[in-house]
Amino acid sequence: MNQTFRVDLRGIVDLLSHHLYTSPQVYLRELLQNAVDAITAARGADATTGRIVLVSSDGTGDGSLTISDNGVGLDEAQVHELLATIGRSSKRDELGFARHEFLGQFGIGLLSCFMVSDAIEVTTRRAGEPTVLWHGRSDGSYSVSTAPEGEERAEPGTTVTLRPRAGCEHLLTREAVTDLATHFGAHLPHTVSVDGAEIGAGPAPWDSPEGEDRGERRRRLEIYCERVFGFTPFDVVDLAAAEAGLRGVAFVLPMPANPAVPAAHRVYLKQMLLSEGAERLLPEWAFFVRCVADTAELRPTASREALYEDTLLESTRDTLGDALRSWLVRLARQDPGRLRAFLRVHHLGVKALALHDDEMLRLVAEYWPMETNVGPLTLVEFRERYGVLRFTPLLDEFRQLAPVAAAQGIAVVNAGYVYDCEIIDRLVTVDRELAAETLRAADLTTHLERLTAAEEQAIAPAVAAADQVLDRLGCDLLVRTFEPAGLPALYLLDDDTAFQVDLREAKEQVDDLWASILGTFQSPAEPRPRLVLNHRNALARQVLTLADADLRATCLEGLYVQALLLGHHPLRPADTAVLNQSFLGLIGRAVAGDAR
Ligand SMILES: Nc1ncnc2c1ncn2[C@@H]1O[C@H](COP(=O)(O)OP(=O)(O)OP(=O)(O)O)[C@@H](O)[C@H]1O
Repeated sequence: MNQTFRVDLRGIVDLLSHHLYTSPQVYLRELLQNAVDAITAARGADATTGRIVLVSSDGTGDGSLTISDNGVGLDEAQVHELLATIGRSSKRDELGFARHEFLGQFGIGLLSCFMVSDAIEVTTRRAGEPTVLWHGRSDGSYSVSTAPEGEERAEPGTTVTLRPRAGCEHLLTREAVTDLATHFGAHLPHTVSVDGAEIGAGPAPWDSPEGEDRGERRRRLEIYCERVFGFTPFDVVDLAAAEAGLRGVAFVLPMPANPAVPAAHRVYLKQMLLSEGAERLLPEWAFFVRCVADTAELRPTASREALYEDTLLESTRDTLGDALRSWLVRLARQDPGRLRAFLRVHHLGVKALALHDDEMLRLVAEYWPMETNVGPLTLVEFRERYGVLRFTPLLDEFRQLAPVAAAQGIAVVNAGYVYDCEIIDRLVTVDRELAAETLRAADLTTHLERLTAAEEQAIAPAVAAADQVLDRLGCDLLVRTFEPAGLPALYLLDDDTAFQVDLREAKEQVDDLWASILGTFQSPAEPRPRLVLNHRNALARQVLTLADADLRATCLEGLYVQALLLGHHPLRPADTAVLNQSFLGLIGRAVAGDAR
């Protein structure tokens, strides 16, 4: 035996209010939307002769709210089919697809009124038909009748009346209805009024009213951005995507944005507010803008609070991304100073983009000043001056090597910040003539001058003794001659050595099982960090040849810790102990010397 599904309306309303819509306030959006669609059905999508008249509970005086439109209206058969059938919509084509001229499509919007009211009354008239009254209740029952004489509508259209359920009265007052109607419908092309007062917020941001010059438009948009997004934009970029019937404006943030937080945009659907937090309208890398846009073709989700992810949204995202990219390129050409100012704030976004986009790569190379040991230089400037792009991939390494390399006339770029290494790598792939090389701590030792054989022989015993002191600290000793002469010692630790040192320390602290697992990573040669004493530095030479072995050890330890600190290396507990010991030891010696 065939049966039909039965629907528990209360259950459905509960589902909508708790799981689909974010707040009961959306009831007004759904009513406005139905009125707009009814006007479109009657007068065409470009009509501006629509009238939507809202009378709040303050206006009716009996606690109810009414919303009337001069749209298409319904006849009795349609009332049964459309108003009283959940999921049935007149806004789909024969195949069931949403017809793009309408806002609604799912056939559930009217139910949102049950979030604020126990009953919905509709008085509707289609041209040439009698006025029909429909009374729907939240228990799932409804009644339909023909309007008695004297209660017919004068013109085609529809009036919906809601009486608030207990606790929802505040949502139907003049203040609330004016706020909500302005929020959702301020940019509709129809006349919308609440209790006789027309709402409207001036021209929509994406419009350019006749007679408004560029300066005026810019000022208007800045004020809009301040009011709606809360910041004065660094710049304003017009957006358009014909395939999505989209027009909009992107506002460039004057302050850095967190790339991890998706940018929320304000999206209108056929000039009615869809969402203030639409996230996927622009590409992820465009986290430096907030935008407002109106679209005729993109589809909303059923909650009508976000955009539906489909191929149209994807291609729209690409088109809008192109518009932002062109703006950047234009800025570089027309106003490089401003582009630099922009990059100072948003370099992370642009660098992320440069990893996939040649034009952005060129822009970063040309305009973004990188930190180098010879002052800030763009990669293009660096290449012009030094030929090879020599860089350190780690920030700590740069700090450590920069002064020494500079003193030896070796220019090096700090590529230790996010994306810098990848950008240099990509530059090399894109431009085959460009040479780039990494400067490593180990490379620098080969640039440090060796002593003459006679000098080496003369200090050999002293070096052997000093070696023992440093061995206790897990460090090797080298004596070399290098600039700057003022620097007594240099602590060199390359990537691999740092890893091995960490491993060795971890092994010492864990149990046998872990120690043997960690041991498999340890390289047999056990590379160790190196302290390079500068033979050109008088103090370093004196320390090395001190006759007093205790004083020599204390001084060497002092030089070791100073080199660690200069290179911004973290101090292990053993290093802190050495710091205390050598510092206090030297003060003790100095005080004792003075007392004598
Ligand atoms: N003011 C109105 N004038 C004429 N017809 C209306 C009006 N309001 C609702 N209707 C009819 O009732 C149907 C159901 O409306 P409802 O708001 O539930 O869904 P919808 O607008 O079709 O889709 P959605 O759930 O996406 O909003 C509509 O498709 C429309 O045919």
